[in-house]
Amino acid sequence: MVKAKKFVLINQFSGFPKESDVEIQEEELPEIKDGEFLCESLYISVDPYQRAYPQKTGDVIMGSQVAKIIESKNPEYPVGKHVVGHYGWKTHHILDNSPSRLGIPPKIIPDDLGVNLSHFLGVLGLTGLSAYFGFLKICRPKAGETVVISAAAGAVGSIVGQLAKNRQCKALKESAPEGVDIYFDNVGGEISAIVLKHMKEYGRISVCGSISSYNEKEEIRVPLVQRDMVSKQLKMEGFLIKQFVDYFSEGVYENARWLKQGKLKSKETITKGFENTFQAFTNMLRGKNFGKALVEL
Ligand SMILES: NC(=O)C1=CN([C@@H]2O[C@H](COP(=O)(O)OP(=O)(O)OC[C@H]3O[C@@H](n4cnc5c(N)ncnc54)[C@H](OP(=O)(O)O)[C@@H]3O)[C@@H](O)[C@H]2O)C=CC1
Ligand SMILES: CCCCCC(=O)/C=C/[C@@H]1[C@@H](C/C=C\CCCC(=O)O)[C@@H](O)C[C@H]1O
Repeated sequence: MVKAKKFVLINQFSGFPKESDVEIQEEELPEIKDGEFLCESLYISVDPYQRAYPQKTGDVIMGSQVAKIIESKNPEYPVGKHVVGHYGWKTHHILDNSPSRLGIPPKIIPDDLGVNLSHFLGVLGLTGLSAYFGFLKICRPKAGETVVISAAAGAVGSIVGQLAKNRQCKALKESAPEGVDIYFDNVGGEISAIVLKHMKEYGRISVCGSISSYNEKEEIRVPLVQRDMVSKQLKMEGFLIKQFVDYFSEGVYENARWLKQGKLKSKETITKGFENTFQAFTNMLRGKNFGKALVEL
């Protein structure tokens, strides 16, 4: 019998998340049935959406993990293989091949890729894929263009910056005097309104997130952006990474190829110990991470 530990939301977050909003609970897992497998989390992802997206009190905090299969009654998921899934902050999971909330079943990580397992929550996971699709497919960068990225040192932003340089773009963290062709927006609010003022005609804006608003209790008021949008004929497109789910393997393959060629570098801020997951989460919200914020169990 395995005892799983899990982080459960016991109070709705209000303002900056507090330790008293969550609780570590234990759950005795039943024996696995035919078609199921038991896996042990090795890495857990802490992400801004865990603050932004409404979650129900009593639920396990949502999130992705890389886990090792330790028992199996499903030949497609043999013992010893690793999977990446989206099943919440929990040390052990009993899973089968049903899809997670992202609409995909647990994905076996190939043994022969020669990259760290943790990368499947970062550069080869949802954040790296958000950079790949949100920048390359939405912004369609061309050599010589000026790119501005907000939250540029974070998980998504740090990959976008490297992809921009690989495309011979000029990647900047702040607004550029000569004007901006592409704005990759992770932050929203006032900073974004300022960047919009510096956009060139026909500029493109990929809206990935708006972290400046996630911990705010009051609705945020920002300057009018429509004048710039119209007068400079800008294109602004928001996305959720699940939109690209049918093309994930392309993004993983390309990011892995660039990683091996040294054209992409993966930065990770790793916190050790499941019990410290909430701390890792709030550290990330405070901007203490460089690259992807993760927990190693
Ligand atoms: N659309 C999608 O499918 C996805 C969207 N996202 C979004 O992408 C963005 C970046 O996520 P991710 O790369 O995982 O996270 P990061 O690794 O960038 O971590 C969050 C960073 O945001 C910055 N930050 C925190 N609070 C504020 C604030 N009030 N104002 C400005 N900056 C702040 C901090 O960096 P610092 O303060 O040091 O600049 C912090 O390090 C988020 O908005 C997230 O919601 C992420 C994944 C998928
Ligand atoms: C609701 C605020 C989302 C902010 C953008 C963001 O960080 C997205 C991250 C996605 C995350 C989205 C989670 C909930 C979205 C609601 C739609 C749904 O799926 O029911 C998840 O899709 C993986 C992250 O990359």
